[in-house]
Amino acid sequence: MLADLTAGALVDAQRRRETVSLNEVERLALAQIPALDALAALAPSEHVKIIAEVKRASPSKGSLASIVDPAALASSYAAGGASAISVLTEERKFLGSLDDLRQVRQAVSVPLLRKDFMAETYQVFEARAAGADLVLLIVAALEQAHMQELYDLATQLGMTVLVETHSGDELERAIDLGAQLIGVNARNLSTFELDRDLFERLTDRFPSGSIRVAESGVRNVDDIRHYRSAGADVVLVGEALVTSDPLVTLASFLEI
Ligand SMILES: O=C(O)c1ccccc1NCC(=O)[C@H](O)[C@H](O)COP(=O)(O)O
Repeated sequence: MLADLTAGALVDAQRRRETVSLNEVERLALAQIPALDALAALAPSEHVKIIAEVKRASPSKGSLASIVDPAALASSYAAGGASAISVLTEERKFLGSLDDLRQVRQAVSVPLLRKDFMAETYQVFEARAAGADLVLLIVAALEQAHMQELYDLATQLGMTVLVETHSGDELERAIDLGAQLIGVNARNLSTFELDRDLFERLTDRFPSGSIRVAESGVRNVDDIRHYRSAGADVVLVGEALVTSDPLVTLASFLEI
């Protein structure tokens, strides 16, 4: 499934490239105002920090929420205290788009993550051109040398990279990249199985000074408490926010 998602994202990027060339998207990326400092926004603090996700649908659950106005949802996330906002831009299974990211950029001034299946430099330039401050690199989807190339490009463009892992070996590969913001996704992206204890098993292996992000599977405040007590500095939440009143839900999460 992860290979299919990545292949689909690349086909869509190729389609966009026929309208906006690599040279042009690079020019647009370099013309942006500097990216926001996501490492500062997500730095460890006395309370857990939340990356709140704009998520309409997913391969594991199908449709989750209609989200006709992603900018309005993102504004309520920012007003509710989210430290960063994740926007799913994958079109086929998540029903997202780069246009969602652009709209959200106009509405909020917290750091924005382009959440997609990134495998090409073109997509990294696109992310910055659309106003992203962070991009996601999924270790399981990328060969190490290529992942390093994408990582280096993103950082040269002033962006922060959230490097996503799902095992101890993948965490080692994230560390080898020099990653400072490292996520453990509880969801196996091939089987969709959730393992909410995986973060806890890996937490001691994070390098000192890195920011620890627990991703996926949050149903309620007890799951936030569970990740926090296991050492998460940041928790990335999608479904639980888009299927509830986000302001009320965020307020309960941010008390932890
Ligand atoms: O959400 C999925 O079903 C999914 C399936 C395959 C690849 C990626 C997938 N989700 C992307 C994410 O990482 C999540 O949207 C994000 O971590 C939030 O998860 P949740 O809070 O469980 O909605």
